[in-house]
Amino acid sequence: MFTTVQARFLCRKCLRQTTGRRVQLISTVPFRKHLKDEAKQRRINNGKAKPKVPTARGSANENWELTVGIEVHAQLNTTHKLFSEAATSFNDPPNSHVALVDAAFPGAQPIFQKETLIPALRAAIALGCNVHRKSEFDRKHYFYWDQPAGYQITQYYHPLAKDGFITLYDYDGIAPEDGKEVRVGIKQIQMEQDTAKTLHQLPSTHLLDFNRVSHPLIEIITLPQIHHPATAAACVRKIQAILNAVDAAVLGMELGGLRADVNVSVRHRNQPEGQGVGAEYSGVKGLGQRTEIKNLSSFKAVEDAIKAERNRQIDVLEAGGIIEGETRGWNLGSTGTRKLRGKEGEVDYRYMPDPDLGPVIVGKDLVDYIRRSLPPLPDDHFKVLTSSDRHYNLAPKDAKTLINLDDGDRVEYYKNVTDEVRKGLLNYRDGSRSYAESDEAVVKAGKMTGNWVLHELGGLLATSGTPWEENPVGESALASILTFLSLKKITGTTAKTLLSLKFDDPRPIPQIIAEDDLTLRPMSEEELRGLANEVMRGNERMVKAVKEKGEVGKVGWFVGQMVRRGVEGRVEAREAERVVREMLGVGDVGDRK
Ligand SMILES: Nc1ncnc2c1ncn2[C@@H]1O[C@H](COP(=O)(O)OP(=O)(O)OP(=O)(O)O)[C@@H](O)[C@H]1O
Ligand SMILES: [Mg+2]
Ligand SMILES: [Mg+2]
Repeated sequence: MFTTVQARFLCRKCLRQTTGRRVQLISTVPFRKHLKDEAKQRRINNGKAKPKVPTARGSANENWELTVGIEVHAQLNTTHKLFSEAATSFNDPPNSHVALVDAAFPGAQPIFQKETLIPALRAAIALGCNVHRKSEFDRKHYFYWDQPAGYQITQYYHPLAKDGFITLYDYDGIAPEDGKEVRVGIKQIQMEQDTAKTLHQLPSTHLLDFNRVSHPLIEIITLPQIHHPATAAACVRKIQAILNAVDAAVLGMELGGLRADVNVSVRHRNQPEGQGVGAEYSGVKGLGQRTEIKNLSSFKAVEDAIKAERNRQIDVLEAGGIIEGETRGWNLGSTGTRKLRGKEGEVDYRYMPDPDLGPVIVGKDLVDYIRRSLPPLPDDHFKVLTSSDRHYNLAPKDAKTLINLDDGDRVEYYKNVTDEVRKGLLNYRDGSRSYAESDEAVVKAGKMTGNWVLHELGGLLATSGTPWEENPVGESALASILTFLSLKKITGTTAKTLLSLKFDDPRPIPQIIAEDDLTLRPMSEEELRGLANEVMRGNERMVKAVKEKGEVGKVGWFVGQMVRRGVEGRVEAREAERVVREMLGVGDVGDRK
């Protein structure tokens, strides 16, 4: 059984995967740490000026072109580790899932777990890569306490997949300078093992959790084709969304399931293409010397670290210095990157093919099957939600928000509710009254539902502290409320009341409406005018403001008063507005902007 707090931090897919095993959020969860760090930083900043990451400094930055290439490490959504049958885990008690080979016991042999290939292939195909028929594992040697074998098994000489791309659109949050879209090449995707998790116990103790050792990862390496910090953050965000959509990696950055290294260089714009000091990278020429900032664990950290490093490099170059190829670090809330190790400290990884592991051979039929069965990607969702052909007609901003919420569950809920409302309207018959596709209520069903799912329901969930997983308003309950509203059988106020009632009233919506007598009995013209008159009489100054000064915006205030004073469920806002406008001589409801 999960507690509310636990459930809130676990996506549904992940819950599914860990069913039957106890999942516990202990104090070492990266997300918690992240929140604690942020809170600490806020306390430090309290009263003091916020340490700001220096932003572009006008003309100085305009002379320099920034270039960024990103390495994303994503934990694959598998039940077993890469080379052992030990279970992958998310916050199980430390060191409870460790096979001998994971702990590098002498003589223990790695056995490639074939199932781990499937999510890796899904990711590679979703990112437009060519999957190699044959790939191989190599040893990358370095010594660090989180790496028990003294080397990491990765794919260096023959990676799983190559030559993909990701397209980032303006709605993904790229920098305005990038226009409507940018395409970023993906050099390669390789499979590799994760390291142990270090749990710091200050001042001097490091505890190691080997549960993470050999959790299957993919490393996604982009080409150096990103030129703005916001676009880099958008790129990582979109990679996360794509991996999530195809179930390849379901734990996002906030849960430590995705980490990014960013490589940053700058080049003076006067310097001719092809004459950069940094080595050419995979056919991209004219680059400045790069530095690498390792292990970033939030989108904001990606953006801020790049800005800070860009500014540092420009300062060094403008002061006549040179940029050293080095590895740097970034702490949450800091203002600058810090050097971790320079060129002289760079490790010679002594890559060599792993003699214990055979090649991975992937058949074309498997690739074709995965390609055919891939679920829709975030861009497909976006197109469907914003187009009028599929009836949803959502504004790009609302579509994006729905897609990004609750691990994709909110957008599914939204679509099902909209489909049901539309069906309810199109099947409705009452004497001669029926609805066609072109009727206003049907056309607006998608937008209206979007508004209710995001704002009305979203607002109630937020104020009551209810996580999405415990949303008490089922799809058909909301669809029923919105169908009654569209049919004008209840008012907007009644619809809101019904929605909040559903938080603890098990009765079906039609039953609540019938038993609580909530059906709209529209007021007659005479009753409406009488009510409007009553409101106007006590508020001469407001009447003057509209009539004489033309402050049409105040019409809404009159409508609000009428709804409040009228018998609950009897005043239709739209009708009330029509009457107020007529009486005050300020045009039709249709004139509203
Ligand atoms: N001059 C440059 N400016 C900005 N980015 C660069 C530049 N040169 C290379 N890059 C980026 O650096 C990254 C290099 O990643 P890659 O995994 O190939 O090597 P690495 O960083 O040397 O190895 P490791 O995996 O051990 O960190 C790529 O994302 C690439 O686009
Ligand atoms: Mg790399
Ligand atoms: Mg790197």
